Amino acid sequence: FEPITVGIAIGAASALTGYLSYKDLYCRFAECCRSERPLNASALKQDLEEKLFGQHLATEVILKALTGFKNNKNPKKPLTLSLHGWAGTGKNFVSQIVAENLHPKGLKSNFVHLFVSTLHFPHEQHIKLYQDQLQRWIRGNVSACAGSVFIFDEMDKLHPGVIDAIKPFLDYYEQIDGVSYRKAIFIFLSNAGGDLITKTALDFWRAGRKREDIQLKDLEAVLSVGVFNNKHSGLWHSGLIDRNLIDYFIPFLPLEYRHVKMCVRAEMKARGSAIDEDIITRVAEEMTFFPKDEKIYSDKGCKTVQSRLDFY
Ligand SMILES: Nc1ncnc2c1ncn2[C@@H]1O[C@H](COP(=O)(O)OP(=O)(O)OP(=O)(O)O)[C@@H](O)[C@H]1O
Repeated sequence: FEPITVGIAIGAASALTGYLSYKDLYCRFAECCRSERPLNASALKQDLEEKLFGQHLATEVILKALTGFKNNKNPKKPLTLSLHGWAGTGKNFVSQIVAENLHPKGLKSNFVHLFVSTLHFPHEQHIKLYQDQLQRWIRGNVSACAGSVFIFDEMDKLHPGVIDAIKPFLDYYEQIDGVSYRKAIFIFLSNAGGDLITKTALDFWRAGRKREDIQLKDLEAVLSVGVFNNKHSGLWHSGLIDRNLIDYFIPFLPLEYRHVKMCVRAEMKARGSAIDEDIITRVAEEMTFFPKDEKIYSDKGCKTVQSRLDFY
């Protein structure tokens, strides 16, 4: 070997390792966008199976959708998930789990953005302004981190039309003005369709069939049509549904008495309290259940469980 070539090679190698370790070091202290980092599917599976109660469909679909999307080096469009169900059934909770599995800081990450309709887009007369702001915000953030996650809560309270402003970003374009949106993830949360989901769950219950036998096909089509035709869904006559830009409609089933008890137990565990079955039963019995005759489903899901537990 020629001494000069060896010198150059060593110099280049040390510069490279120096750079890599500098980057690693930097990322230890500051949050780095690592869109290419593979998803730890078994960690996500474990999180969903251990923490999310009574939602076999959501668990299965979210796991499949995210693993497929993250394993694909060249997705043709961003991933869009639309989560539907009654209050307190776990939609925000799941979004938090998903966010944490994609970016370790979860909802606190600079790459995870939560919009709440009533907070961020409250006035009907400013729709045009919201559309502009939303487009600018998404463009800026996806340019900074391709794997950005955007969560839209309370979609059912969003004025129809606002969300259509992001339609171009969700479509199959390779790039728009030099930015590719294909690695981003959009999650919409909504109560719209909750009544349809409950009806299906109730039909199964009344027919003596198991909750776990409800399949996605029993609900997905009903849900997308129902949401499209519901003036108060945030997706009323939306181009997102029209153009098939929503990849998955994910139903959240209403929670039963046994699930509420599981939530109380989990909350006690999280607080480091001793598990007291008597208190668990008392908290669960304080919740109200519907329909009037059968009293099967909690009308607030697991919401308010935490505050009720404070009484004991
Ligand atoms: N299926 C569930 N499994 C475990 N915990 C749950 C579940 N559903 C709700 N919880 C608990 O109840 C809390 C409130 O639920 P969450 O905010 O996810 O409801 P939501 O479906 O988003 O309701 P809303 O439509 O009113 O926003 C969660 O933080 C979680 O602790």
